[in-house]
Amino acid sequence: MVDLAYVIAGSEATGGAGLQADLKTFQELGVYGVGTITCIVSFDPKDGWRHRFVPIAPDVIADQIEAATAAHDLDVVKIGMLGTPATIDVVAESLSRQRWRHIVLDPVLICKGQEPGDALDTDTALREKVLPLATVVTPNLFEAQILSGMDQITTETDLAEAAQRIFALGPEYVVVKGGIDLPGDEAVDVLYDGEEVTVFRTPKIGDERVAGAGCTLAAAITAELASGAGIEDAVAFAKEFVTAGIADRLGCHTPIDAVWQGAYVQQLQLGPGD
Ligand SMILES: Nc1ncnc2c1ncn2[C@@H]1O[C@H](COP(=O)(O)OP(=O)(O)O)[C@@H](O)[C@H]1O
Ligand SMILES: Cc1ncc(COP(=O)(O)O)c(C=O)c1O
Repeated sequence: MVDLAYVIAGSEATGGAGLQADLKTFQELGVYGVGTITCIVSFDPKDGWRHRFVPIAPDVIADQIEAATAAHDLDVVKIGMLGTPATIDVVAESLSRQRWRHIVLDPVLICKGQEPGDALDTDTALREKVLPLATVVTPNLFEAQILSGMDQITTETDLAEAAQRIFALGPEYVVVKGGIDLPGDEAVDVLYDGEEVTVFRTPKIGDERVAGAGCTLAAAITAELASGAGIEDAVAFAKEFVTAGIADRLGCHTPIDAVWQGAYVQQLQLGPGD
């Protein structure tokens, strides 16, 4: 019997990030993916690839969640971009209707192109209504600064401190991603479980961000948890999976390349040296 994983996230029209990246990751990792769309992001090629953001009506989101959870016994869910306080309300309410084995929250706080006021409202609602429900939350450096209230995060010690501060907001585990923005030659992430800090590191590949890296990492954690892995193993594996996809990224006409979720399994099939 195949394991199932559920994702509630935004659609990203170029295919690089969002629900598209999540479902590709689930498929690569052998879990059956089910997805609910919260918003549609279509970058505008006529205007410097600016974000265009359209939220889905809350009742349509509720309908999708109703259909997905009635059709399947889902118990592991990834939450990606929600985008507005109204969306956060409906998702938090729908999540509270059943027990979840794991809720993986990628706290995509705002979409560029939204008003700063929207960002603040979204931040507050996410922090109050979804963060305390999460098994694991995976902020990048910017999101970790906002959630932890720290002015800057520039060292591994800062990453660990941010993880500890965010842990105090209610999730069971926190993964803070240093990614490309943390100074140094390595892409460093830390996991905090309330007692210990575990550090995951790889050499940085290139010096630009790659679309879908955060989505793919959180989706791979979700797929591994759905298959029965523990958190530390799931994070360690997800880091390997996303690193392979970053190394073998897809060049696009967009300003940044996109993660290739098929890279990890392709390399396994080809074997070393092929
Ligand atoms: N250029 C890179 N080389 C290697 N790993 C990277 C690179 N950029 C990001 N990562 C890793 O990819 C994952 C996603 O991180 P990040 O890109 O910071 O997230 P987000 O997409 O949410 O901003 C993390 O494990 C991070 O360390
Ligand atoms: C719908 C959606 N979700 C999530 C993200 C975050 O993507 P990433 O994994 O590149 O951080 C984006 C970024 O454009 C997006 O448009």
